Amino acid sequence: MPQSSPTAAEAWQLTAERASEAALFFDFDGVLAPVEDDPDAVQPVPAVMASLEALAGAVSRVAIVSARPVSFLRDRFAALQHVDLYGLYGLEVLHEGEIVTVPAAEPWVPVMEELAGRARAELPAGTLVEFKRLSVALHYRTNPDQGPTIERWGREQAERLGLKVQGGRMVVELKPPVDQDKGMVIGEAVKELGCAWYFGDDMSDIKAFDALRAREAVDPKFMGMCVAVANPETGAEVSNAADLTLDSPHAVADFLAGALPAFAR
Ligand SMILES: O=P(O)(O)OC[C@H]1O[C@H](O[C@H]2O[C@H](CO)[C@@H](O)[C@H](O)[C@H]2O)[C@H](O)[C@@H](O)[C@@H]1O
Repeated sequence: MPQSSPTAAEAWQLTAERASEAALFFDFDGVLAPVEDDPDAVQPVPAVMASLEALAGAVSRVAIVSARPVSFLRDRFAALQHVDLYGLYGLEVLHEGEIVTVPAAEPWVPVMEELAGRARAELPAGTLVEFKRLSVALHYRTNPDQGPTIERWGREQAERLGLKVQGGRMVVELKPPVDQDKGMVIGEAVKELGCAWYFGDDMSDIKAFDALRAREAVDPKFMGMCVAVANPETGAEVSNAADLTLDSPHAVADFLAGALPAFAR
């Protein structure tokens, strides 16, 4: 944790004072939703919904920045009118009700289809192959012993097809070789802001933390708050990069509800 980090209460107060130039960004899995064996079964913590919508009305912007497709996020957050959605590490964004894809990624859809089929045929039984149109995630949460085999297979395929590899919690994901990640999404989004928070739990979220640090470095008046959500899989790496750590998605819900009074006028 950086020496000069404000306390959470101080940071919320400052965010409320600068509400018109403040934004809050959230990862999805492990942050707004508890981790489960079946990725399709995951739902956000119910208590988080009202806080997200209330905060979206209080600050300049609230957005979810996830590795999930936007269509998945839109289903889960249909009740929220004012929360922006970035999917597939920013390869997709929901813009005026339409899912917009980074054009350079589109030609990779057939490659990903072929890869998902090959993964289902070649990987050990019990491997969960999640086809996300523009990426393929190979999950080994329910058969961790096969993790090294699945990781190795994924890296070989990435080399064969010229894809990027993204590690995660009991998963290896293959993505198109397109320059886009959570750090780039956040770096772009905070250019004109006075303060921003990012809540993350996984390796890909560290790039988003770095983007807030980079913004602080060029503008010392900018306040970036990096919040880690603890988990046994990424261990200390994410927490060490954060200003503060919360215990679970349920703790995130409590933390956000506790912040709302700072925005009451
Ligand atoms: O960027 P995120 O929203 O955090 O997405 C990261 C990955 O989340 C999902 O996988 C993780 O959560 C699953 C459901 O709880 C869990 O079973 C799995 O072990 C985790 O890695 C999602 O399925 C992946 O596609 C995302 O890349």
